[in-house]
Amino acid sequence: MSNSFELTPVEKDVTQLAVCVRGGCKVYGRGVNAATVLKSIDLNVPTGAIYGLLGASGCGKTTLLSCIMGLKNLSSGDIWVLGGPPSLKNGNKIGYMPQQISLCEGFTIRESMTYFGWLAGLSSEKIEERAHFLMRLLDMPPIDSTIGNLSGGQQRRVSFATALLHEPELLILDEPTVGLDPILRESIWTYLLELTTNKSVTIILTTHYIDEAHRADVIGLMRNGVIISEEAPQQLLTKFRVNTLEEVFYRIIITKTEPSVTKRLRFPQTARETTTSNGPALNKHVLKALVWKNFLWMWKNIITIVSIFVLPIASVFVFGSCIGRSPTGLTVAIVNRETEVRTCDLLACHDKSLSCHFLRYLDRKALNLVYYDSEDEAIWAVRNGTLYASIVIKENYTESIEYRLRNRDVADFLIDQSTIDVFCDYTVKDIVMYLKKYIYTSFADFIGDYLEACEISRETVAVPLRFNGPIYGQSDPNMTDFANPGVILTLAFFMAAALTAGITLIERKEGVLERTMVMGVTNLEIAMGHFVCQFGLMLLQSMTPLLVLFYFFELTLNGSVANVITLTVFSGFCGMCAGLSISSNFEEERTAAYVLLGMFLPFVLLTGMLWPIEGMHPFLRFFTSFLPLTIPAESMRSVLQRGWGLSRPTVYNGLIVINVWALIFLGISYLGLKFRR
Ligand SMILES: Nc1ncnc2c1ncn2[C@@H]1O[C@H](COP(=O)(O)OP(=O)(O)OP(=O)(O)O)[C@@H](O)[C@H]1O
Repeated sequence: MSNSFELTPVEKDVTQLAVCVRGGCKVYGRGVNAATVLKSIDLNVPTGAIYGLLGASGCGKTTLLSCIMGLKNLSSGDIWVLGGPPSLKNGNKIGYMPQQISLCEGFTIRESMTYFGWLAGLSSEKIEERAHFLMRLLDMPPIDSTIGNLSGGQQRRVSFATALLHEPELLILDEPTVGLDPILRESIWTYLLELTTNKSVTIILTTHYIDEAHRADVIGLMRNGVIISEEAPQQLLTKFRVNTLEEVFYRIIITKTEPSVTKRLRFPQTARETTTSNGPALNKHVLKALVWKNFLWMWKNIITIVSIFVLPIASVFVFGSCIGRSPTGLTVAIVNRETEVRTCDLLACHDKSLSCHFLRYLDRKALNLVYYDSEDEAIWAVRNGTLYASIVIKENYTESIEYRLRNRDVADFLIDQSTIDVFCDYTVKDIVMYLKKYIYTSFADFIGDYLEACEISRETVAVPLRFNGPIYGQSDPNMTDFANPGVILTLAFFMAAALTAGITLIERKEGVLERTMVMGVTNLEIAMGHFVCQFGLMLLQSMTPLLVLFYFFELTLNGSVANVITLTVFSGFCGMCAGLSISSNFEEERTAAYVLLGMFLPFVLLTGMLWPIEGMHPFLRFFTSFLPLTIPAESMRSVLQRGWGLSRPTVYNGLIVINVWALIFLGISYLGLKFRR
């Protein structure tokens, strides 16, 4: 045991300490929820020393370590780490072992080591060499074992080895020996002492095993967010006139005996400014490690990834099969008082049973005709909910319609006799609309054919209005073509958002994100790593619904495929940014899922996917045009149906809106990440 370290007097140059904190305060939350966890902390960690941070559970040790590593910012006060302000750019110099395992559980030890080794800039050979050395030292299981299958103690050893892998200058170990057997604890302590003695590594560790704290060079005793004493173990024993550190701990932490408090010192501002690190914004070996790790993670979670991939295809199949098709097999009651004849062949002029022919036209495909003897029975069947409509034809139908067609002056009685009565259940609007249209067009066809059989132009009885061929779209527009642009963009957006939010939240929850950041990886690099991997996946995710719609549901496409793909891909990209902003601002996967679900329905309703925005309340109409997918959906409709290109404002406005939203989401992510620290 080496207790040769004299605590550096606080007045001494702070740059001679490996870590130094002055007046460090950390407040979590705001307003009434604010909780001050660190209260004007002063900490001095001499270079090459083992600093044992002791304190009751919840006194703020982990928070202090996070601030030292730059994972969290102090609310006020100063920190000095390895000659500069705490910066995640110190990553290569710091090795961190968190309390949790914080490794990808699906990875093998070798894969995990490769990832963290590459992050630190080590070559694959060096990683292999270090991994084997540490495996022997820590008596670890075989290198190709999956981390998730190891015992708790084995996992902690892997976690410890990961922190040591790149031979850092400063080791920060949060309860490194928890759950390890005494022999292993002993070998770890021997190695830590060797590191400080031979390699001048500085070690800060927290522990609840007071018996092992006596091997530290300095013990910092922490109570309620304050370091109340910093002494070498022997000095503590002398000062308190006790024989064991347990007694010291008991007196200071439990009975709250006040020791002398260290003086405060402010850092010279200039020193802080001059040491700010200026590494490249995107580091090649870091990006390689991140992209490799993300692809490996996806491969290991292939079922999740496939389900995310299959989901949009399934959604499009369900949508295409359920929405927009004409109803078939509608049952309608028929009361034909004119004739009981139910089969009639060719329609001829002066036919004696025109009602039979009309019913033949009705019977073509959509309607299932059920004959009733009385009008009351037929209407009762509609009232009963058994049928959608009943059609009643009067006794003298043929005679009266003939007369009505050929004469101008027609008595009311004949008008009534020649009019077919329809009684409908109006509950289901679309069915009624469809029935009305179907009965109307069947009648128009029937009467037109009849007139032509009598060599009279069918136009004579038509409403004198001519709807010419469509300028855009189809003469018989359908709901599918109307809704598809919104469906394509919404699917691309939400699937990408769910994928990005899901993967990044899992990464954070496993603790891998925090550990990655301690290795000096920037938010930008992390975002780029995800972007590269998920962009490919997002492309597939967005393209497959398009292919399904084109090949199985004959999606109308009058414009350029490239423009359709561009709009879809940008919508997916915007979704990725939205996913990132959700995962940056919410901790829990559950909350992220609620947020996404909460966004989904308003998006579907407000983008004009199901109902034209022209039919919305004027305020909503104004508001909805600012949403990410409303204008892009209109752009997509214009490309698909009008065949417009990117030179049209309606089309390029969609691209502008979607990209502005992507930037907004990125801004929200940035603020979320900044605020979290
Ligand atoms: N993100 C956070 N938001 C709000 N409060 C937090 C947050 N993180 C920690 N705290 C609170 O800060 C206090 C100190 O937590 P910290 O994890 O630093 O304690 P600790 O001394 O490391 O405890 P232990 O020895 O049990 O690990 C606790 O009361 C904890 O609930």
